[in-house]
Amino acid sequence: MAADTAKGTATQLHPDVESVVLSEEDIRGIVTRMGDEISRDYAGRNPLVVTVLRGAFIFTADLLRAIKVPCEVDFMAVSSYGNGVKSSGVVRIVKDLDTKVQGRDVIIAEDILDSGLTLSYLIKLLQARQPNSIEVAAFSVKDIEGKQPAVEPRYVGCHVPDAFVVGYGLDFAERYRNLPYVGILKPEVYS
Ligand SMILES: O=P(O)(O)OC[C@H]1O[C@H](OP(=O)(O)OP(=O)(O)O)[C@H](O)[C@@H]1O
Ligand code: HPA
Repeated sequence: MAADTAKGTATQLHPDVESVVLSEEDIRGIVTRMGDEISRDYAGRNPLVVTVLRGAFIFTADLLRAIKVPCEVDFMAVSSYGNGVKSSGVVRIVKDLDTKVQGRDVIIAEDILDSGLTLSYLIKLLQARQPNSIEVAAFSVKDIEGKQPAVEPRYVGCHVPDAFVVGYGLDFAERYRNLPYVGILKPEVYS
């Protein structure tokens, strides 16, 4: 089955993927819109885009090219999921920023907001470094019934269903990050 037939270039669906949530074309539209919103809001400000590795690296690479105002980027690596599909409940900093955050307009770029644990932790951590402002650009937010997200991102790309999704940077056990679309992983792959 094809994951994306836009422009007639069909991408083969990975056999471990149950269904496609966002095609390559959907993703392009989402990131362009987010870039436009950020460009409008940050005109004349030179924001520092903080990427949360590893998952957000592909989203950030696209987002930066969609931002039309001067901006900088730095990388932080944190981990909360270990190798599984459930948050460990503990966020670990694996790599800190090299850039000083004090006085900067920070935009945290995240691939997915699920439990919100990672973003809540990061916002607190970066807030303590006294930025001028701090906002979140989340490519995707997982809709969990009966649960309000712990963090309200200023920029939201899309909402994804309450299932384990992979692709466009999102992994399971470090696999599937390279899929150009976002899809739901077949439960038998991780159970
Ligand atoms: O809202 P939460 O429940 O905290 O989940 C979101 C976080 O989980 C994933 O990271 P992970 O810890 O798997 O590391 P990775 O980015 O290296 O894949 C994802 O990339 C987000 O950073
Ligand atoms: O659904 C997900 N997929 C991949 N990584 C994740 N981290 C939190 N939720 C997810």
